[in-house]
Amino acid sequence: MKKFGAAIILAGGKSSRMGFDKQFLKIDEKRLMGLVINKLEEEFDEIIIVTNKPEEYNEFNQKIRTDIIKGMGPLSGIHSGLNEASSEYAFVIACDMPNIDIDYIRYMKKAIENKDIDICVTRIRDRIEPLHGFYSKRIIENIEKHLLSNMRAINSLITKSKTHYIEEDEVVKFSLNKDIFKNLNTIEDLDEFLLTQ
Ligand SMILES: Nc1nc2c(ncn2[C@@H]2O[C@H](COP(=O)(O)OP(=O)(O)OP(=O)(O)O)[C@@H](O)[C@H]2O)c(=O)[nH]1
Ligand SMILES: [Mg+2]
Repeated sequence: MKKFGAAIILAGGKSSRMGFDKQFLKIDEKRLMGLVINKLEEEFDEIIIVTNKPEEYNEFNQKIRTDIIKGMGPLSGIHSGLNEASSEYAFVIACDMPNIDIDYIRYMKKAIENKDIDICVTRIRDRIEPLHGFYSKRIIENIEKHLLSNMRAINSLITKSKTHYIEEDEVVKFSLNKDIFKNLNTIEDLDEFLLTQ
């Protein structure tokens, strides 16, 4: 099996803070999801979108999937996406992150290519960024156990797994004037983002 190649976009959330479904978010008339896909296609040959509205993706060439274990948040999406992935690791990202930096994703890949780890995420001081990282197919069963015992927190899975952390001093070398991990949760986030464009 290839080590890398798959990327998973999580798009099955409730968008309760935004008030409209974030998977249809538009920036300058363009669908953010489209921009995310185009960016990821520079680096990955398999894009898996895990959505709660598969019928809205008829015109897409990517793999469209739904959660297998439903109602448990982003970890459900990671679970479903990993099941589908045809490489050992899949890169996981949320559908509301406009500042993708392919060079940083490549850096993360390099950091783990010769390691035997389950997960690779960034840690900035005490904050972990779980929705921008690499996850191995070998943790599918662990995720299943987690979800079936009603645990939805990704961070607890991360602390229990063999995780490689990229630390702040490494990530600051990338995207100096953009927050790679910015995600748009509210209308205020969106307005603020548009102002900085
Ligand atoms: N597949 C899948 N993705 C999810 C699920 N819950 C959240 N996500 C995705 O995970 C990412 C981060 O989630 P949030 O920013 O909390 O999004 P959200 O849950 O839609 O929004 P809020 O209701 O405001 O918390 C987004 O890309 C969501 O679409 C889920 O149950 N299944
Ligand atoms: Mg969010």
